[in-house]
Amino acid sequence: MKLGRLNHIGVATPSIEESVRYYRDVMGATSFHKPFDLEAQGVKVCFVDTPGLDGTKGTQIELIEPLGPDSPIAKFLEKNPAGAQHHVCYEVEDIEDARKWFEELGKRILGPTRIGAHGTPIFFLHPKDMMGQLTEIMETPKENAHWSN
Ligand SMILES: CC[C@@H](C(=O)O)C(=O)SCCNC(=O)CCNC(=O)[C@H](O)C(C)(C)COP(=O)(O)OP(=O)(O)OC[C@H]1O[C@@H](n2cnc3c(N)ncnc32)[C@H](O)[C@@H]1OP(=O)(O)O
Ligand SMILES: [Co+2]
Repeated sequence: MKLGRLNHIGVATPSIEESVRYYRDVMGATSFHKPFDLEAQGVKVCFVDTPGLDGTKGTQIELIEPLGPDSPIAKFLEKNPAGAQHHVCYEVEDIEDARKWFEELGKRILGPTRIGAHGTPIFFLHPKDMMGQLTEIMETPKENAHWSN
């Protein structure tokens, strides 16, 4: 498997509205995507662009707020009530190859491969197997993606 671009850093927050104010007023961010609910993942999502200032493609902050008490980030926010960095997400060319790679390394994969917030397949790896970081692996968007939900 070949590691690709850092696609986003997931930041858990009790309030997307408050976090948007922080990224705008403190961090100087100027590009915010419209927040949306991703019921299947139990979170409300808002992307903040962190573009390359030399015109290159940058990465994103993915603000995630729990949709309810069963959200996968609810327990994390109980431990970090003000919010905190939650996961890192890297792109790969082929999600199935990547899944096999991590399985062969004996890493714990958290649940099935599913469709993430960018509309491409994703899966998660347990933070205890990944140097303390909850790691999301995401297939790079392709024009002729064969995957369907
Ligand atoms: C927006 C959609 C999508 C996208 O397209 O980008 C997303 O990003 S969705 C993001 C939310 N979804 C997920 O996180 C799914 C995967 N997560 C899980 O399966 C679980 O949350 C978990 C990682 C297995 C944690 O399980 P949980 O039961 O909630 O917590 P525990 O407290 O039992 O955790 C066990 C252990 O791991 C430590 N931990 C938990 N979360 C993290 C974290 N984010 N980063 C680092 N470490 C984490 C936790 O502290 C426990 O450690 P000990 O206390 O030492 O036992
Ligand atoms: Co994510």
